[in-house]
Amino acid sequence: MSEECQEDLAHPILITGGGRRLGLALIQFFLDSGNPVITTYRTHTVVVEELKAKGVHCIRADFTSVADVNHLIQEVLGEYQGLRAIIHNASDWLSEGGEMAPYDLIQRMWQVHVSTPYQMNLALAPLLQASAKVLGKPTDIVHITDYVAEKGSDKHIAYASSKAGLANLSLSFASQLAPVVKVNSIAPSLLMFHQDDDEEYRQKALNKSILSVEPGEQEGVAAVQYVLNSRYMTGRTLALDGGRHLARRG
Ligand SMILES: NC(=O)C1=CN([C@@H]2O[C@H](COP(=O)(O)OP(=O)(O)OC[C@H]3O[C@@H](n4cnc5c(N)ncnc54)[C@H](OP(=O)(O)O)[C@@H]3O)[C@@H](O)[C@H]2O)C=CC1
Ligand SMILES: Nc1nc2c(c(=O)[nH]1)N=C([C@H](O)[C@@H](O)CO)CN2
Repeated sequence: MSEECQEDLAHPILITGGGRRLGLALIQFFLDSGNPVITTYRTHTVVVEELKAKGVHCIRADFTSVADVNHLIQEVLGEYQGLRAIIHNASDWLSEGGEMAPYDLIQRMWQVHVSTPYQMNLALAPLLQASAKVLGKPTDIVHITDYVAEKGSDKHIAYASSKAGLANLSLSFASQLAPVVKVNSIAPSLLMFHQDDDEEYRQKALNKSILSVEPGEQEGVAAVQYVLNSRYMTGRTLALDGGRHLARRG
């Protein structure tokens, strides 16, 4: 095992929402890199059992539950002395127009995308600071936001507002934790479709950017890798949007 890898052995990477898609791809990348991984899941699936079998510390937590979030934080504080990084990936992509009342929808969006990352950052910052001291380099907080944090959304208004709140956390925590901990956002526009997305929806989404491709979850993995390897980026957003900001509205 390389010296770098041995250094990271006592410094796990905490990824929220690791049960599928980007979160799961991030876990696999860090496991392949020799990093110990902690993850959270809301839904118990066979994937969670497979992750446990690979040695991933899987903690069940629904971020709409105060008790679950408190338990998550206490379990990490109780079992670890350091953290190499926290990657806030967990997200609930809910739109207006469903059965949920507006008050409940905006509460839920802010609980999942802002309140939980905020509480976790405050409580777990000492572990990130401890690992930075041992490793002799900054540790990281990464907030996975969304292109719509800057632009708003027609059908996901509450979701977009909460992702803007999440992006703002990067500014405050970057300032507060520098130079020992870097804090950045990664803002995808489109990473991957859902299996049930029909052709019309897919084409409409692809046409929103000028590169017009579905990059896949590895685009997100590569972005996280860049941010963690950077020695000179904090309080910033890495946009993964295919040039959507340059698209001409038809
Ligand atoms: N996919 C894309 O094209 C884009 C993605 N993004 C962002 O990238 C990130 C990853 O996207 P993607 O992989 O598609 O995300 P998914 O929606 O597929 O998965 C998100 C994860 O968050 C977890 N989660 C959802 N609600 C809660 C909750 N209440 N409490 C705890 N965990 C919860 C889910 O847990 P479980 O499965 O256990 O229920 C799931 O594993 C997200 O932050 C997303 O907003 C931004 C723009 C585009
Ligand atoms: N938590 C999630 N957030 C988002 C998702 C998703 O699947 N889960 N998907 C998108 C889409 O890519 C959208 O941007 C275009 O289809 C946005 N956020």
